[in-house]
Amino acid sequence: MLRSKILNRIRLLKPVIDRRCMSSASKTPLTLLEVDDKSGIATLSLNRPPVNSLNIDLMNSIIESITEIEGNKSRGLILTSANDRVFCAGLDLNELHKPNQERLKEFWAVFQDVWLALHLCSVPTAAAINGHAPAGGCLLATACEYRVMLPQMTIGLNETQFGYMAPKWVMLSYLSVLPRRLAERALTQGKLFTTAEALDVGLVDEIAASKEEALAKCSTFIDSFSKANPLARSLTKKQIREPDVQKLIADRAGDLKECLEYINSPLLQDGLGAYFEALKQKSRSKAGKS
Ligand SMILES: CCCCCCCC/C=C\CC(=O)SCCNC(=O)CCNC(=O)[C@H](O)C(C)(C)COP(=O)(O)OP(=O)(O)OC[C@H]1O[C@@H](n2cnc3c(N)ncnc32)[C@H](O)[C@@H]1OP(=O)(O)O
Repeated sequence: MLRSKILNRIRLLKPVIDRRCMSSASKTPLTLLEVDDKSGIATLSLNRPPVNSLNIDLMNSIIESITEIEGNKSRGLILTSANDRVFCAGLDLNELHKPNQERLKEFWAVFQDVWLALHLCSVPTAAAINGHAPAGGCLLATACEYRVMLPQMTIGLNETQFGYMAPKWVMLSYLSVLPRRLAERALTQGKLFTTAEALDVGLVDEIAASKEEALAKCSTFIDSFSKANPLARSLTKKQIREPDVQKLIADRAGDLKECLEYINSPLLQDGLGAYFEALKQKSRSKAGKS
């Protein structure tokens, strides 16, 4: 107990670069966690090249970092990307296309967990969206309490574009920031909003010209709670988010079953295969041009 208190104190005093969850291919850390010694604000950077797509390891690393941030008494959490073009490309399509069934079950459970961990994080959370944030990337951002985005990026739950219906709890994240009518239209269209459109509809709270400015704006948001009692603040947040969270917690197994059936259906597998192939083709022709 005493040891962990001392360790936590040291973590607050010194910026911490955390290297616990490594990418197996490159042995680089999948998330970077840095705690500012002056402000006590933790910055969690997604670091899985090329596009921070969410596989099991990256999601576990995010969950571990959130647990650590809550344990070391950081004053707030800023979620951002180590990549200057992509915040997060959403779920790793390699995990969804022709999946191993046992791994798919684990993958989906960790996906539920990462949303719960971020959605219920006890400290103030903000996303500095310094790149594109489609699908699961948008979900991570909307689970935070505040969003600041760089210009000329895109964000949205675009699942219908590649043949998926977002699960209810994913839709709830959208409904927590967008008016119902707009959320319904955007979800059914699979719309990706530009930064300017996202600000216009309230999907993001501010635009920043650079990553530094986005981080500073997120810090200002976190500082806005300086007069609130941290425990009372955290309990209030949890109370307000409780109904959405309960919709998932009450039926995690049902959500898993539904998702497995859905993902394994030939129609979805075919659609996903074609979508993934088009992405790869785009990437190949980009590489050919450069
Ligand atoms: C009840 C059933 C429910 C079913 C599921 C619902 C779940 C709801 C929640 C979330 C779903 C998802 O998140 S699914 C993932 C959706 N993601 C996307 O549609 C994004 C796809 N990617 C892009 O649009 C672009 O890559 C980008 C805008 C993010 C970046 O563009 P950029 O030009 O910088 O990079 P490239 O396109 O050249 O890509 C580089 C490289 O990365 C590969 N890539 C991209 N996205 C993914 C991904 N999501 N998973 C795996 N791999 C991805 C891409 O193929 C390129 O690879 P190669 O160079 O090897 O070809």
